[in-house]
Amino acid sequence: MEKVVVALGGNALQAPDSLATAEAQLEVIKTTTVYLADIIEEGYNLIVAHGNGPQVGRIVIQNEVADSVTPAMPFDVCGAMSQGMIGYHMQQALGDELRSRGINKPVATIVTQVVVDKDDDAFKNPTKPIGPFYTKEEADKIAEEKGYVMVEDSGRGYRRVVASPTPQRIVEIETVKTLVNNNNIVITVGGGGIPVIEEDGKLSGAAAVIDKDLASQRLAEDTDADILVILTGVPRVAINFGKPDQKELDVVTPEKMRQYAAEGHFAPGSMLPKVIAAIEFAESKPGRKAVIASLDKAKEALKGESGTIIEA
Ligand SMILES: Nc1ncnc2c1ncn2[C@@H]1O[C@H](COP(=O)(O)OP(=O)(O)O)[C@@H](O)[C@H]1O
Ligand SMILES: NC(=O)OP(=O)(O)O
Repeated sequence: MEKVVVALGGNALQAPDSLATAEAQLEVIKTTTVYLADIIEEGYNLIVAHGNGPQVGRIVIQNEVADSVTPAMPFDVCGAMSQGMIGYHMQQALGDELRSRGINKPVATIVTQVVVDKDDDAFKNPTKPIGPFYTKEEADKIAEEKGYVMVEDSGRGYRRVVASPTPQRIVEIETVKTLVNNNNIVITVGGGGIPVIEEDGKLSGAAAVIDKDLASQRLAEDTDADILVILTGVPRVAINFGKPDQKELDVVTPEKMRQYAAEGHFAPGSMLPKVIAAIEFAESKPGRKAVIASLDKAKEALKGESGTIIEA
């Protein structure tokens, strides 16, 4: 049975800003889990990873606003809350979907810590957008009042950005492997994992958000997966993206993809980490491949009928 790590992006998890209710998010996740159930029904051994940018940003705001009533939780704890919240909805929705298809597989979320380097340069240069979108005026006001770094995010508005250090080690990896090898569907490295710093054999939480695509690559390598599938909002990766001569890519070698990346075809905050994760996974061992595809074409992407395939 081929082992597949699926990394879910924002459109698989969240409703628009105007509909950031629990009910609306559960509806989006219910749709997502239909696609995941299709993959399981095809006979793949599935491991699920996901992002958390919008969700962790909102949890931080909720804690800030309530601080006068009850103490705000620190950033790393908010990351853990986001894993629990998304994992809960996915467990419920995917569990229901599998049962309705007569598939007997337990679904479990692992609260996952991921070790990062305390000296990672990313701590000095925040890049990961979190939380809701703001107008320029709102963003300037927040930056002034709270000292947050606010940046324009892909033409969609302004967002807070936080540090995004490189994932080094998944702390709970042995638990993940044991569950995966015993017929469980595991949801792990949610939001890229809760970033923790290791000193003198002890772990402590860091105020950051790890990129879920890079954490998924680590997860796919550590679990000896055959395929890393990165699901996002576009059917294929393109060169000259958004230009009149845009060209979608179907099958590309890691070397060619590196060349395109060096030529600047992939936006740093969005497509570039996916492409890097895909290249590094495809190069990590002969026979491994990565696919970047849209959520609604997940099953077709695994059959090589959709998405951009990166393989040596
Ligand atoms: N070269 C490219 N090819 C395809 N999409 C690109 C490219 N560069 C930037 N993008 C944008 O990146 C988006 C995916 O990044 P993002 O929305 O951050 O991912 P996620 O689904 O993980 O939240 C696509 O929907 C597309 O708008
Ligand atoms: N942690 C993370 O990569 O989240 P997003 O995919 O929501 O940006």
